[in-house]
Amino acid sequence: MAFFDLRWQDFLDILIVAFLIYRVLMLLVGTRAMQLLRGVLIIGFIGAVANILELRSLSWIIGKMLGAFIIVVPVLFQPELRHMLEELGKGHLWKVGRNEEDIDLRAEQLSKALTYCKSQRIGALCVLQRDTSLKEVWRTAVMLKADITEELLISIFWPGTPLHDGAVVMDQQSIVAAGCYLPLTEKTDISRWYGTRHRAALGVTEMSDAIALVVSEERGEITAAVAGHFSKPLSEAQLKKICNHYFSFESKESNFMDRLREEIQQQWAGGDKNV
Ligand SMILES: Nc1ncnc2c1ncn2[C@@H]1O[C@H](COP(=O)(O)OP(=O)(O)OP(=O)(O)O)[C@@H](O)[C@H]1O
Repeated sequence: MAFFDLRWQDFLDILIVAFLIYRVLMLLVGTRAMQLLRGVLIIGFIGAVANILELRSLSWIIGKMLGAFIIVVPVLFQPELRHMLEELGKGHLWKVGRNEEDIDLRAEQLSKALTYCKSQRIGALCVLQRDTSLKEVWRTAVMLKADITEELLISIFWPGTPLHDGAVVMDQQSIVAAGCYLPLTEKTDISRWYGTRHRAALGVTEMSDAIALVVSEERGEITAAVAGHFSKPLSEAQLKKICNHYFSFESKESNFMDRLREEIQQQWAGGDKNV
């Protein structure tokens, strides 16, 4: 078919299909199904090469294998498919913006965890990564890439556990790493009451645009550090507001293409290893 034979309906068709692929990929990013996609792409690539080289038996086997995926995929990925259908039912597949429920949930989990640490006088330091990558900080720490939950954060900071020393670094989607060693501030004009936890919080916000939330074990208060400066002790409502603001902030890191690229790099690097 020549290019000029294309009807306006064909353009509409292509646009709709591209949009559907984009939304489905968006739902898949960060799930187990991405590993399957990697497998299918590798098999498809081998199949294409076999076709070009006219390796008939190999292309026949690969053709059959890809056909079998139609039956295998719904069985293996029943939970993911159910989630996708639920999202479709809630209308999230059509929304171009991010999921507000997720943003609220993460903000609530983080603020609840820090409030609990405060009430129990458990020292904690959470660094909320923004556009400046903190790879240098977390690459030598313990990688987690875990969902942001109150229980996990409390367990990390619980005194005596292997990860309680050091900082937690998170991004808008997950707890990236724990037990991170941060650079200390060089400032000399800060209160002598501030020990190394607070100095580390100032240090990381001087070298990046991150936000650091500190729970003081001695004073039982929560403060936020931004650009090398501390806030006054935060109330629960103020803490929630900061968390909400952070998770709803449209940073470069939350950009879908960046997330997809990161996911693909991770998949090709062999899973959850340090990059
Ligand atoms: N460079 C660092 N990076 C990350 N965390 C650090 C660093 N240095 C110290 N910490 C954390 O701070 C803890 C020590 O806190 P310290 O009592 O010295 O600080 P502080 O500012 O007085 O805090 P608090 O008010 O909670 O006592 C360490 O156990 C460790 O968890």
